[in-house]
Amino acid sequence: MNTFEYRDGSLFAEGVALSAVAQRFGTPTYVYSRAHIEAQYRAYADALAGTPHLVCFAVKANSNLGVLNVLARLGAGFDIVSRGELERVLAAGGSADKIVFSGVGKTRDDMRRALEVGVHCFNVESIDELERLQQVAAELGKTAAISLRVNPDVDAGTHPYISTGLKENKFGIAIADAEAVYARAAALPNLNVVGVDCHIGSQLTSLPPFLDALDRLLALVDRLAEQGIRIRHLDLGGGLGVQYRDEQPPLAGDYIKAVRQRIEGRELALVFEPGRFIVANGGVLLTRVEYLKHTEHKDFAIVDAAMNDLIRPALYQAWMEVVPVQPRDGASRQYDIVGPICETGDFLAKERDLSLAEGDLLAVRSAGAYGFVMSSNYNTRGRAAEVMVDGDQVFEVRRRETLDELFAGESRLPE
Ligand SMILES: Cc1ncc(COP(=O)(O)O)c(C=O)c1O
Ligand SMILES: N[C@@H](CCCC[NH3+])C(=O)O
Repeated sequence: MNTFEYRDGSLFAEGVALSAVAQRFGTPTYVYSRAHIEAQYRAYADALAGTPHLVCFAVKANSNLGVLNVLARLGAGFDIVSRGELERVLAAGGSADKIVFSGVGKTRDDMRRALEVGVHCFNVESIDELERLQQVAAELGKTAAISLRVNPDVDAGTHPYISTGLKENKFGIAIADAEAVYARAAALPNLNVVGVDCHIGSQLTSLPPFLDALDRLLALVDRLAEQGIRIRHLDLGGGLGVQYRDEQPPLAGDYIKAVRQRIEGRELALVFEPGRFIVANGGVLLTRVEYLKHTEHKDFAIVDAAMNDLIRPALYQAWMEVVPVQPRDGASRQYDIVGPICETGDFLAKERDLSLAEGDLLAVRSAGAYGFVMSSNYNTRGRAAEVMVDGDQVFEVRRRETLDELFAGESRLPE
């Protein structure tokens, strides 16, 4: 679905002109569409109707309280990787008992808090983490529900930085070792084995790697059953890709249908952890052209957003579509869209044909996932504002960071 569309020569988010958003909130500003986020969540949840399931939004993709709140109201679960994300989910109205806790580096403090609030499941990534969780749970007199995150050694065919299911990656427990670790888990008194988990990477654009991983997980479930260890849920992680340019990722419905066919006849609940799929195309980054700079070799549009606001192009050479909010007639030129930061890596897009003038507004599309959450204060730049459009209304869900906030907590040395 597309909730960002041109109407009367101007780009809209649902019922709101982005030019009006820029006027009211300034730039750079992230703009999210509630309708898009809801529709994407429902694409998963509806396809799972009839099978016990949890759709746990991967909070790392977009942790804004407004976004989390929209999903919490739909009954979503959440996939978290830190105590900070846990507190965000609770503050946004999410239910602790629908949280799955992922991540290779859970601290004792993370574990204590998660046990206190009663998360649905810990996705445990190593034998040492298992022993630590047993200890912390015993200290609190609690039982921790666990899955082991297994590493199925499947090539997700995605960017190497975001591919996680190969044996050389730091994630999970090698599938060959999983039975032994499950046996250990089953023997620990404060742990309750409930599931098997995997996540093989992000921005996957074809089904076979997912289904390959699933087949390996199901074979493991069978081997565990022979050992008397009964698995109640399969957590297949996130990773379903979206269209940034011309990718044609599978439809969520087709993916889930294929999964359901494979688990038919088994008493297994399904957990998914989609992040990008739910929010990426539900957000744009609005930015304004500060200068046009024409050199002998290149034409640059210097905008007021930079790699500190949106690092995906610099970090992964990610291609993000950049469009004018109010397209103008006239000859176009090939621009590199760059920010004000003192690095050549500070670009949002390269070699785009656009007709531009100083002061024009641009929208970087597909910026709802891994956008604001990966932003920083590099070059002492305040973080952008975030707003949520809902029909013809706009809500500021995070105000722009002020200069005072940028210094807060820092101090000079004593005289
Ligand atoms: C454990 C885990 N679950 C879920 C996700 C969400 O992935 P995506 O945004 O690709 O759906 C990630 C990130 O790739 C992850 O590491
Ligand atoms: N940050 C990455 C995705 C990371 C996935 C995290 N498990 C991106 O922008 O594509």
